[in-house]
Amino acid sequence: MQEDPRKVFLIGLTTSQGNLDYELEELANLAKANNLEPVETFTQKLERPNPGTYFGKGKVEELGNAVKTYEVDLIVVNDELSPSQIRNLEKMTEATVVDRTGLILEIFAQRAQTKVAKLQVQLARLQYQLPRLRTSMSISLDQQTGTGGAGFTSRGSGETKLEQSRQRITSQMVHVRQELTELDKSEHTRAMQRRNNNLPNVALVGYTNAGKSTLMNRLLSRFGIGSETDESKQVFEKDMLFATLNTTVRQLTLPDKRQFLLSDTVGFVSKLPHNLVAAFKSTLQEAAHADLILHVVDVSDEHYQNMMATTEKTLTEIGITDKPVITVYNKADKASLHYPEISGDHTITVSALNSESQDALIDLIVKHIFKDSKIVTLHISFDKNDVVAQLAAQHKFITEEYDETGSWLTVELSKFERNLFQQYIVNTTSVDS
Ligand SMILES: Nc1nc2c(ncn2[C@@H]2O[C@H](COP(=O)(O)OP(=O)(O)OP(=O)(O)O)[C@@H](O)[C@H]2O)c(=O)[nH]1
Ligand SMILES: [Mg+2]
Repeated sequence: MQEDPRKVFLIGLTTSQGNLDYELEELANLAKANNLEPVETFTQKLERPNPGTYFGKGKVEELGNAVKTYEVDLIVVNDELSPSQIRNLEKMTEATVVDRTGLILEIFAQRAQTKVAKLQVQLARLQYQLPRLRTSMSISLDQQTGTGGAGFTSRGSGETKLEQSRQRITSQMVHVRQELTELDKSEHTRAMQRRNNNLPNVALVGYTNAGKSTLMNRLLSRFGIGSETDESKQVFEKDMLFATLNTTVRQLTLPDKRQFLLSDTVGFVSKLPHNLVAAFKSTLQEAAHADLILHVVDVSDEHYQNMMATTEKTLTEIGITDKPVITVYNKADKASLHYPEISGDHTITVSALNSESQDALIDLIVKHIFKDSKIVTLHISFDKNDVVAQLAAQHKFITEEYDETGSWLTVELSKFERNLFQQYIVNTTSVDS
């Protein structure tokens, strides 16, 4: 059973660059995801954080007084703090201080299900903890299994144990990295095999809770192959932050037999910790190799434009800059917008739950990934029946005729396939789509 939420303060700086309202709302959601209940918010207008104490002196005193009055013993900070800022703030307010990075790392730690995700989170946490052993953020190393949230309760390690702890963390980091490298190798092999299939690769990306996994599941239940339409093969979807922490790739087959791969992956949030982005780099590789990105947006959220900017920024950070993107405005049902609605080649408004929306999205995807398709006529002699079988497995023939010299087939082929079957092609016409 879940305990009662613990009361916390949120604190943040108003700068000319940031958008504090949005960031604080996001921070409140991150706190709630950690079973914390924000009771009061403190903000200060400062261009840069005070290097020693984050807030200025007067504001820190005010905060310290409020800690006593409200009997709150945990303060959540909207930015990543230096170890000394955390220490000073803790000393001056007599409360435990958690920064945004620490909070996000905790949520990831609680959500991680697969072995790879657990190791990735563990690595990011260890990297984060190493310089922070003298703050409350240092979680008892015995709890450092990467399985559950440690919950910001334990005080920092004593001075005498400090060096010991440092060494343990360092050696754990080495160990986790080794394990990840091993697992990465086998995943890399699988990814290469998938790429060798030469099916187009489409990746769902976007802010956390936008509906990526829901879209994946709805498309899978209609176009998945064989057992992939089974519920057991569905990915986890839920109304919570960071429901998905791993990457899933599935093959979809359309009624005309054309196929492509669809991947679902971890969602984004502002100021996603660098350690975490680095640790999840291999998870995000699938998007890096995509032929087409579907940027899923929860258009029913009043901050959806900020969320889009956050996603775009994160994509740039992980080096995904020059891919074709379709923006999928999702949850149109909740936003009372008309759906499905396509505007131009790169924008569609949908409800993931609605089958017309799914069809419209599929049409738009097809338009992008098969855009270099052409209708060709092939002539294949009878001793090459395996080639006919190979084509038949992935295509619906537009016409097929047989005479004493072999088969005459007209079929729509991608550029890659036209190269592959070049020797059989007798005639090519372009397709308008
Ligand atoms: N009303 C409505 N709800 C939706 C729609 N699409 C998704 N949802 C709900 O939104 C919540 C989040 O959906 P997910 O698919 O888990 O979101 P996600 O983008 O995979 O989130 P993360 O894995 O956390 O990044 C779930 O409760 C879904 O049922 C939609 O089109 N309309
Ligand atoms: Mg998801």
